[in-house]
Amino acid sequence: MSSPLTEKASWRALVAHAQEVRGAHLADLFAGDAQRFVRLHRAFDSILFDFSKQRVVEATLPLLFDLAAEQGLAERMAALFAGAAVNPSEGRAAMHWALRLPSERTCQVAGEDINLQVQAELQRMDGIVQKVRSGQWRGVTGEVITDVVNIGVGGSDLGPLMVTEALADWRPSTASPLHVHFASTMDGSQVSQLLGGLNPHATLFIISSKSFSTIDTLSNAATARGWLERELGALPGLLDCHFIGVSAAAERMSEWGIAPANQLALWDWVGGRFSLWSAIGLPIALSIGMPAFRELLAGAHAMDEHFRQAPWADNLPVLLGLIGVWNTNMLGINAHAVLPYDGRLKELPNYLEQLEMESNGKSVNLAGESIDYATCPIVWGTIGPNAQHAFYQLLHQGTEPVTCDFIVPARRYREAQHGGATAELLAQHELALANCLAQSRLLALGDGAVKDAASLPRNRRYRGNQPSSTLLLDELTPHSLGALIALYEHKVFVQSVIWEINPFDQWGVEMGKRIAVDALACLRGELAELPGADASSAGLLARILGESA
Ligand SMILES: O=P(O)(O)OC[C@H]1O[C@H](O)[C@H](O)[C@@H](O)[C@@H]1O
Repeated sequence: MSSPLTEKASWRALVAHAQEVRGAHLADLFAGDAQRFVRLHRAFDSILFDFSKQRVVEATLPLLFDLAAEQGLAERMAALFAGAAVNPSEGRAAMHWALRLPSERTCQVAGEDINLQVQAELQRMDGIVQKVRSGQWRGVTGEVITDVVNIGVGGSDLGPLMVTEALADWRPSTASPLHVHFASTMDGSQVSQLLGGLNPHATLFIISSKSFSTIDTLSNAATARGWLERELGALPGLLDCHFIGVSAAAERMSEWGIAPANQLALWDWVGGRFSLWSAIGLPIALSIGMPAFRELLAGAHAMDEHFRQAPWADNLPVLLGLIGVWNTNMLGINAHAVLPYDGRLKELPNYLEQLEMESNGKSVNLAGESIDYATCPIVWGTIGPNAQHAFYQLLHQGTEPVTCDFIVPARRYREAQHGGATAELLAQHELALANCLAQSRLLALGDGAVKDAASLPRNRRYRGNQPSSTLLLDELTPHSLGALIALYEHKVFVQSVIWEINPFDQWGVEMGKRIAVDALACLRGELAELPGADASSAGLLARILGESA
């Protein structure tokens, strides 16, 4: 049996190496090496990955590659792309990469060409998109659909929402634009607010749920259905005209009342947080059209191929993943901020929170043993320029070490996308770029390079040495966004291999759902007492029910 991770030779070599590097300041590393950026950045497709502001030196990467080799990264990648059951706790493959294969490719898994199924579903999706976008899809009273509401949560919400917002510039210009909305919250606040402003005759709902059993989604769907029935009457054909279902559970969709013609499928080998490339991406395709959706897939596929083929020293997902491991396990940094300097990527941090933390927020390894090393850091973020006015204080002067990913497109507001970029908007983009560069520089170097800073009182000084990466996109396009998302997906996989955990399950979200059933029964008077309740929960429940605690 192989030794535990922290006793492996490559791990111990990294620990020893980290002892040497810990004391080094990024300002000195830059001062001592004029070629640092040249050596420590890589580019693929339209993404430049600059990791020269990470606390790594020449010897760090080879040691990380040794660790990756000892952990069997090459073999695990081969298993992922062979459709093996890389999610053993659920006995499933994880083949999100197959969702973005070019149509002509075959993908044989267990004697079946998976890509035939994928392409057939994309065709069906295309048909629906054309029908809705062209105005042929009508509400039950004959009105053209003007609004689509995606009802879903987690992976059935965050990815589609993030991409739909990020690519809003790619909405084809039409006389009557289609408005795409999202409702996810269990408490009904989003759906109730939306319904108040929508025309029931012209609204189409997508019920998006891989399992079709998520209570949040089913309760929002029930609210939407009740609203339509009250507003339009229980007309025959109401459900057929106003509801589409996307799920891996066809039977449950049928039971709910969704006709087979309105059902789009995904498969159990697509994890929820990896599913935006499937029919779960329908709201994206409705918003930007199918050709742009296919460009998104093509960008992701390009990254898949890069991940499979590029040597590790040039491989963006491998580098991003291993540098994360370096920061977490060797430098002891357990917080990671995602900071897009582009308002269109506002939802990216939320999306990555699920992708990274639901995948790698684990403390039991694949062998079922508790582990004694850190795994996924706490990931959070928001639009960088706004965060400058909110939590950058902590990044610059707090007591916690934090790593950051700065994400920014080099070019924006080109004529084609905006019917005329104004000088003002171009200037605003320059402002965002300048701030992105300034912040990562100050975080890395501290105030040493700033004139007269040394004479400032201590509370106005910046110590620097906070590591960051910058992901510079040529432009934010469907293609580059697809590649960027796939880059993070594979980063998560690389890290899971090092940490010996299963990134494709999420057992930590199950028990809370289960015990909420009892609390609900108490609230509804169906259960007198919360089984095994602690004093806090019982007291809160009593207060809600108006009883004296
Ligand atoms: O798509 P669904 O089956 O409705 O699941 C929606 C979400 O809920 C679950 O609780 C999981 O934590 C997520 O991974 C999933 O994306």
